[in-house]
This record gives sequence, structure tokens and C-alpha cells, in this order.
Amino acid sequence: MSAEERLVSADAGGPDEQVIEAALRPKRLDDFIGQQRVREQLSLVLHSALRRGRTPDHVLLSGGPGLGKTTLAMIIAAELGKPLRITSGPAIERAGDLAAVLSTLSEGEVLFLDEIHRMARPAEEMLYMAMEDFRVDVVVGKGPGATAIPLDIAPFTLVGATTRAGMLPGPLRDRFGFVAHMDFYEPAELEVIVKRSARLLDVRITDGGAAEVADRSRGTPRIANRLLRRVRDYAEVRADGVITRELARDALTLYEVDERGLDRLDRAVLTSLLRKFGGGPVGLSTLAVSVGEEPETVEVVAEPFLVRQGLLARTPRGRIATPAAWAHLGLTPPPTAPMAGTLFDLGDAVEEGAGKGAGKGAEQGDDQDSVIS
Ligand SMILES: Nc1ncnc2c1ncn2[C@@H]1O[C@H](COP(=O)(O)OP(=O)(O)OP(=O)(O)O)[C@@H](O)[C@H]1O
Repeated sequence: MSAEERLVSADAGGPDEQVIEAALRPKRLDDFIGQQRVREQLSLVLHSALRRGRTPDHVLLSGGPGLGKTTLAMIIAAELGKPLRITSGPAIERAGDLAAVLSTLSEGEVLFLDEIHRMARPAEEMLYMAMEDFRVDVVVGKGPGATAIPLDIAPFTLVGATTRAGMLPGPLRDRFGFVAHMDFYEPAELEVIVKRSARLLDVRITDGGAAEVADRSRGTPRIANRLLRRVRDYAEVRADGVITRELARDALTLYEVDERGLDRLDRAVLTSLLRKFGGGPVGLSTLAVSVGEEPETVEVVAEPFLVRQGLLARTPRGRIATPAAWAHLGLTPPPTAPMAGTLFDLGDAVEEGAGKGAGKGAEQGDDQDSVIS
């Protein structure tokens, strides 16, 4: 099962979903829900630049998919009253691609560079100079006869977005005057987002209905909006169109999204770990075979959320279930289960498992490169 096929995937959906997402985006900072510290800090950066009549510092937004980075980039342009140009790291394969974008920017324009960590190296170096001096060197010709022609560009604000801040080279990160880390949202914040989206989609929802959708949305607005649309379908076909808590619960049970936001794959991995392997430790490949999936799918698609929820830990000896996993699936751990009846320090287990080269004599070699995402 790929990430795109999952209702609870935080990755962007197809073109149809993107049209709906665009309609649901808050347009101004005041409408942006949650991320209070980021919002306040950003508001200061933007408004002080506006008062001074200068372009604000470049902004780096880091955080998982679907948390609102694109939305914030659009809001930044709107607050500044400037146009927004959108491109992405993978679209910039050569320095010339970047030069073409930079040289056509108008004064004060906001350039949104999504997935900035995936930009080609030579383009990255060109970007350093553009960010600092609003100038690029365009190289004409090849070999010994090549000449660098300096080209002035209009002062602009770069908004870079990345899901992997750790992969950005230091010199690039240092050129951003403001770095914002976007966290997962609290259920109460998601509840407000769900209600706002329901209003825009002309869907009737009770407080309880919104809370139920929010609780199952894995801390991510994109997932909340997607679940809301599926629950709306259910409400329209099977009921009178109003989303109550009970209806949301029934609908999401039908879509196999449980009360903590786990879906069928997550639960299959967890169930197998508990029922077939007594809670572990078990190696990634063995666990993946037991649920009929590729190891990569289990590792990339299912595990990060299970780890985040404190249900599964990656250790040098393999994957283990935490006491919370037994409780979530309503099962009693056997006395031999890892850490049964003890207080479980997830932090230690995670760190051991994540360390490079950790666990040379690990029970399952396929767990050694695991990194907690
Ligand atoms: N704080 C928020 N308030 C209301 N809606 C939000 C908020 N954050 C995100 N959304 C909604 O969630 C959806 C996804 O947001 P967005 O595209 O900005 O995420 P992203 O972080 O850029 O994702 P990706 O990394 O995949 O590009 C949009 O429909 C947006 O309206």
C-alpha cells in the first residue's frame, strides 16, 4: 500500500484534492489556526519590514507534509501585498533554471521554493549569492573561455520549505533570517480547522462531530480536511447530512481509521507485532513479511506515526511494542513481553535504535539503519 492510497497519508493528493485544498486555505495570518508562536514571530518579521519599507528577511519553514507551509507562504505574500512565485527544489535541475526564475522577479516579490533540500548543488550555490547580495553570476561559455557575467536581481523574499531541515547545508540555513519549525497540531486546533472547513464546504457539523474528526487526523490539517470530506459523504448518503460525533465515529470506522488515527496498515503492523511476535523484538523484514508488505512500506509509511504515538519503538534488537500498544488493541501482554509491567522509557529505546551503527550484533541486521522520522 503506497502513501498516496491512504486516507490518513499527509502527502498531497491528486489534482482534484489540490483544488479543494486551495479553496480551504486561510488567506491571512489572522485566519491561520494554531502554530501560535510561529504566527506571532512571523507577524513581527513582516510588519516591521513593512514599516521600514524593506523586504523582510528570508523565511525557512520546516515541518512535515500537510502542516501548512504552502499556506503560510501564500499568506506571507498576501500580508506584504506582493505577488508570489512558486517553484520547487526538484524543478530546479541546473543553475540556469534558478537564474531564469530569479532574473524575472519583480521588486519585493515572494519566491516560494518548496522542497528546497532537493535543489541541485550548483543552483544552491547560486542561491547563496542571490539571497545575500541580490545578485547572481551567470556563466557564459564552457571550459577555459567561460566567463561569469554578474546580473543584478530585484530585492525579493525567499520562503523555503522543507520536510527535512536536517538535510539543508549549513550555509543555506544560515542565510535565512527567520526559521520556523511547524509542529503537529493539537486536537483542539484541528477541531477549529475542521469547523472552518465545514463552513466553507457548506457542511453541517456539531462540536462533537468536529472533535471526533480532529482526534483521528494525526495532528495534520490536510488529513483533517480529507477525513471531513469522507465523513460528509457518509452523512449525505446514510443520514440527514449533519455530522454528529456518533456519525463521524461510524463513518471513520467504516473507512478503517480508528480513534487514534491508525488505519488498516498501522493496525496490521501492530497486531502482527503483538500477536505473532509477542510484542517483539522482531526485525523489520520479518515484520513486513508477516503483514504482506515491503519493508520500506512498513518503515516509511506505517512506523513513523506508530513511533510518534508511543506504540512502537525501534531498538538495536528489533521492533518492540510498548505497553500502550497492548492497551490500544485491547490485548494483555504476556509476562515475557518486552517491558511488560515496567515503566517504559521510549526516549532511550529510540535513541539506541537511531544511532548510526547501533547494535552491531543486532538480532535483525535490517533494523540497523532505522532512523526515527
Ligand atoms: N493552520 C491552518 N489552518 C487552516 N487550514 C490549514 C492550516 N494549515 C494547513 N491547512 C490546510 O491544510 C491543507 C494542506 O496545507 P499546505 O498545502 O499548506 O501544507 P504543506 O505543509 O505545504 O504540505 P506539503 O509539505 O505537502 O507541501 C490546505 O488545504 C490548508 O488549507
